[in-house]
This record gives sequence, C-alpha cells and structure tokens, in this order.
Amino acid sequence: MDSAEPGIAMAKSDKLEMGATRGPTMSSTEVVPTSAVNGSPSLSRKLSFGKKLMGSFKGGHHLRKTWSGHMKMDSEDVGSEASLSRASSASLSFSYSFTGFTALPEVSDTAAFGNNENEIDLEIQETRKSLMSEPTLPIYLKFTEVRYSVVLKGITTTTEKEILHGITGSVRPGELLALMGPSGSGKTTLLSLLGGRITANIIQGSVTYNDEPYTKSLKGRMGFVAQDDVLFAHLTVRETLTYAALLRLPRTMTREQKEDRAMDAIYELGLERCQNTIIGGPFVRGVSGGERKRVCIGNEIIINPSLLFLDEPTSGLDSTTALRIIQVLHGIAKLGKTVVTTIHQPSSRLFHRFDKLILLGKGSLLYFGKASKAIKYFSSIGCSPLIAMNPAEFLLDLASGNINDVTVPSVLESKVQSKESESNTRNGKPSPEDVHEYLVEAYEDRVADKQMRKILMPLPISEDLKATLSSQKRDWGASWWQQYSILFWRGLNERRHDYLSWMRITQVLAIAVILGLLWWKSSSTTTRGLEDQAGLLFFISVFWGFFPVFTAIFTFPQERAMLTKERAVDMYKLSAYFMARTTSDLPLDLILPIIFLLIVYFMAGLRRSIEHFFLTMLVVFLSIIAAQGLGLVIGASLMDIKKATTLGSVTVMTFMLAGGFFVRRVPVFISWLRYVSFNYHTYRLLLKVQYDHVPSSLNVTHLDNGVKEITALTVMVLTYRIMAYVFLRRMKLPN
Ligand SMILES: Nc1ncnc2c1ncn2[C@@H]1O[C@H](COP(=O)(O)OP(=O)(O)OP(=O)(O)O)[C@@H](O)[C@H]1O
Repeated sequence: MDSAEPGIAMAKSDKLEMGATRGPTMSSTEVVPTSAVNGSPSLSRKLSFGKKLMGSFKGGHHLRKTWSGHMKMDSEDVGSEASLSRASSASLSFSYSFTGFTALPEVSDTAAFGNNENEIDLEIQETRKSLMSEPTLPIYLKFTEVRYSVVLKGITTTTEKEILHGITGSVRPGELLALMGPSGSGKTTLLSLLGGRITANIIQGSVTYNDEPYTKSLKGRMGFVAQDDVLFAHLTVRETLTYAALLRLPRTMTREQKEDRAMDAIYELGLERCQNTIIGGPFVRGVSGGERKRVCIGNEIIINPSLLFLDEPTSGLDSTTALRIIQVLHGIAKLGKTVVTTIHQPSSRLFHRFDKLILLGKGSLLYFGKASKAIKYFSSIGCSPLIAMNPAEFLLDLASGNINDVTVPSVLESKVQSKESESNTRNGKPSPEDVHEYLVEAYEDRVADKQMRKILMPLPISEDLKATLSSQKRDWGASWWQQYSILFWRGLNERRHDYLSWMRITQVLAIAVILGLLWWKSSSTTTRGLEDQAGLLFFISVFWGFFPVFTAIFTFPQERAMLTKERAVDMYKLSAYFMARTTSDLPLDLILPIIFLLIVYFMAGLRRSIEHFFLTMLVVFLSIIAAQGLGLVIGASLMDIKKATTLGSVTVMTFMLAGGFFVRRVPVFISWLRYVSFNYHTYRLLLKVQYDHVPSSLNVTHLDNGVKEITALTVMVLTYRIMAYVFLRRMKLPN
C-alpha cells in the first residue's frame, strides 16, 4: 500500500467518497478496481467474497478488519504522531488509500489480506451492520498554540479575559481524543473552537483539518453533540432520528433508505426498546437521560460524519451507561472517524477506552499525548498517586492543584521551601497555584516541543485531495420543497402530541359555551339587544386577535435553541423552516375558530343563514392570520419569551382600546392607531356581516362594503410575516 500513487488513488477517492456521502448502497464491485490500482489481487478477491455475503457495500468494514492485525505501530512514545495507532489503523489504511493519503505504515499487501483473517471477517459482517462503516473522508485535526479570549464588558470598564492559553494537540482518524480537566478549565471552549462553533471574540493560533483551515464545506462532515442538546419533547425516538435522516441525508437517497438509516442508528445505539417512546421534557416524562444522550449522538452519527465532537456525553449517567456510550464512541473511532469528546470524571474503565488525552487546568495545557502514557508521564515529573486511584481521578486532582494523595516532586518542594523562607511563612505544602505552575512548566520543558514537531509535520496528503477538498460541493440535505414538507409534518407531529394543543381546544370550548350561555338567543330588534350583540362581536374580534398573538409569540423563541442547532449544520433553509413553522400551526389555528363559532354563533342567535355564518368564519380566519403574524414579529424580533410576552400584552391592549368599542371618541393624535389594529377592522367586518345597515346607535363610522377592512387585514397578514422573516434572518447563528 505504501506504493500507492497519489494521483490514481485520488481518482478512486473521488468515487468512494462520493459514494460514501451519497448512500449506503454502493456495491462492492465499485471498489474492486481500486484494489487493483493498489496492487492487491487479494483485496479484490476479498471484496468479491464480501459481496457474496452482503448485498450492500460493507467492503470498507471488511477491509478494515483485515488490516487491523497487521499494522506496524510506533506506539511507544508519548502521543506518537509518527504512525497510525493500532486502533486507528483498523479503518484508516483503507480509507487513506482511497482518499489520497499516501504515507502508510509498512505493511505488505499479502500480509494485510492474508487468508487467516477470513473467518473473523465473516463473523463481523454477519453479526454487525454498522451505520458508520461506509468509508468517509478521513480528517486529521491539528491545533497549535490556540489562544482564546473573551471581552468582558463591565459598567464602566472593558476587560479581556484569556480562557485558553495556547493549546496544542492533534487527533487522527481512528482515534478518540478526550478533553479532561476540572470544571471551568476550558474543555467546552476548546471543543467548540475545534468544532468551528466559535468564531467571535479573539482567537489566535491555528486549527486545521487535513492541513486546511475550517471552511463551511466541512459542516457536512462534522457532527457536534452539545452538552445540553435540544430535542423535540413530543416526538418519539424513532421520529426524531427519522426526521434528522430525512433532513440531513443527501437528496440522492430514497426516503426508504433514509428511514433505514434512522433504524440503523437505533440499533447501533441500542435504542430499540425505547424507539416508540417520546423524548420528553420538563413537563412530560419520556426516555431516560442515557437514552436521550444516545438519541443526540444518533442525530449526529446518522450522517456518518468524519469528525465527531461531543460535549460531556456521559454527564449525569451511571457508570455502566456511561461506559456504553464511550464504547459506542470508541467503536465509531475504530471505523476511521475522528472523535473528540470532553469528559468530566470518567471511571477507570472508561479512561482506558481513550486513545489520546488532553488535560487542561485553568485553560493551560498540562498534558497532551496517549491516554495510556499519562500516568507514566506524570510520575516521570515526580507526581505519582500515593494510594490506589482511578487514573482519571488522579489526573483531575493534579489539574485542580490538589496533591493530598500525590507525591510532591522534589523541585516543587524546594521551590515552596525557598518561597516560604523568603516570605517567612511555614506551611510546607505547595498551593494549588504552585502545582499548576509546576505542571505547566514541566509540560513546556519536557513534552511541548516534541509534540509540536510532530504536529507540524505536513500530512501525507496529495495535492489532488486538497484541491478536491477545497472545491467539494455539499450535496447533502433535502430540496427546498422536501425540507418544507418534512418540517411541516414534524411541526404537526410535535403539536399533535403536545398537551398544550389539547389544552387550547378545551379552553376554546369552555369559552365558547360560556359566551353562548351569556348571549343566549340575543336579539337585535331592540337598542339594548343590538348593543349586546355588538358587544359579543367585539369580544369575538378581541378574542381571536388576542389568542393567536399569544400562541404565535412563543413559536420562534421556544424553538430558538433547536433552530440555532439545526441551522448551524445547514440542515435546512430558513425560508423553508419559516414557511413550514407558520403553516404547520394553521390547521389547529383554523379548527379552533370553527369549533368556537359553531357553538357561539347559534347559541347566541346571530343572523341565521349559512352565508352569514361562513362570512363570519372567513372574517375570523383573516383576523387570526393577521394576529398570528403580529405574534411572530414580536417573537422573532425579541427571541425571548418573557420580553415578547410583555411587549405582546402592551401591543394587544393598545390595539384593543384603539378598536373603537370602549372609547368612542379617540383623540385625533392617537386615532391613527385604529388603522393598524386588526381588532378594529375585524369588528367592523363582523358588524357588516350581521347588519346590512349598521345602526347609528353603535356609532361606527364610514362602514361601506368592507373592502377597505379586508384590504387592511390582508396587508397586515403579509407585512407582519415579511417582518417576522426579516427579524428571524437577523438572528445570530454560529458559523
Ligand atoms: N463567553 C464567555 N464569557 C465569559 N467567560 C467565559 C465565556 N466562555 C467561557 N468562559 C469562562 O471560561 C472558562 C472555561 O469555560 P468552559 O465552559 O470551557 O469550561 P469547562 O471546562 O467546559 O467547564 P465545565 O466542565 O464546568 O463545563 C470558565 O471560567 C468560563 O466561565
């Protein structure tokens, strides 16, 4: 394989990579010519053998497994970068050969594909159908001297706080890198930076992916599982993953293939038992914390990313569930993906699953290298546990500066003694600051340069691959109409399960019955009766102006986190989301007034004719859509539920008062308000439908055929929606 020619390998890389991103059904025959290119007749033999076993492409997996036993490793030095680790080699060798990486460990093809491995392959292929086994572009992540600061604005002063003080490290495809450190040490910040989630503020140093800087085209190859990841509470596990698959997988895949992919994720993550359970939230019981975490991971691995970032995937879980999650991540890494995870306090069983480790303390690097060499490194600088300890606990103690159960290095001891003699104090123990300083210096002195040299070595990556990477277009995701329809159905589905929807129906039913009883068989023949009826019509205009504003106000603010998360990975176009979100509310918004009017209209004895009933209904519909628009504008402009509710109440009250029922003689300087009030127009239209000639006792001015009112409401419907969309567009999203 070391004789692989970059140019030829690249040609194949295109083919495989495209296949990998386009779907799971690539046939193994497509791969065979590449093996010939790489000079391995045994490879093609194996692939066709694999084909007999499986209809769909699992050749990558098959090959990877055959390589694993034969890779020659340079695993001795701390955080060795000179070769692929044994673990990573399992998939890398194959993926690299197809994607233009030309430097491979010295392995002869015949050794690599020796017959003795056949039985193992058979077993693997028959027992496991891995979601992520399709080859993807391997991504080598390097970061050097990464510094990150935030600007803190006080009342009078502005200060700059450095959160990361020059972090250097790297992780290869096939490796699982853990970011460890005490709370506040900068793990999440570093992870977000590596995942391209932080672009603001002050960043120094370099972060590269296959020696190239971050570009938006990498988004489709990255999965990012945030610590407090958001999911729809009322969708089931299966629905959640299916919608993610439908939205995120390439449009070249069929719906069935995408649904299969969601099922693969369910099996891969052991979620079969809870696949039909809703996710749940603060008010509804759903899946357990561990299952929820796995769904979040499923949402990301469904796209088979090359690079997977996870923030605290095990927090709050029992050690067995945590181990299960880390095993899944370990398995994913072994399939040739690059996995980076932050972790708070892993058990020793978990710790041993990590390939590489970054230990942070107060934003500084205390260790970067192989996880298995960490304890050895710290004992080499004089810090060893005094009692039997979980390695992770020991490392966290050190990173926090707590050395109660740790040997004190002689250098540090003498430093403390000289400090104490200078200041004439006597404590005898190094302070956490002393320990931190010592560890940072020790790493700088002994390891930093060595690691930096390795990281700075250019990647054995062909120019062709680089060119392809920079020109690669994203063919991910669904078309606009598909996005719209998926989001529309997802919205409907979410609200179908939402008990608030049922509450709204109950609420409307109750109010309708109360109104019907209060205005029971009202008559318009007397002035008193007429005024009563007008009061009812005004109430209807207010109720159907008020109600939709307050349901629509929450639409965007409560989905803000989800919108941010999904838009961060370009899951859909904002316009598709906007249209789907606003229209998926309509069915319920339109069913409610029908129920309402069916009860009130006839109980209150309003004008008895189908025509007038339907005209009343149409007026109410128009009012609802206009009011909904206002709610969307307020929600989208503030994106904060509390602020939006406050502004909403003030606006709606003002519109209601300007509507002309309560105050008949509105002062001129404020009378213009009535023209932007949908209550005003709705009330006038309702009167017009009920009375051919609106009685003068109602004091309603210039009401002719109602065209002006209808036009005003239609203009509001459109204007409010455009405004809401513009506000939503302005919302700041991660890069
Ligand atoms: N935007 C910001 N403004 C001010 N301080 C910040 C900002 N982002 C991070 N910090 C600070 O930087 C430090 C590191 O934060 P970070 O969230 O990365 O820590 P962590 O190691 O992930 O902690 P934990 O384990 O508790 O999640 C903390 O002290 C935090 O308060």
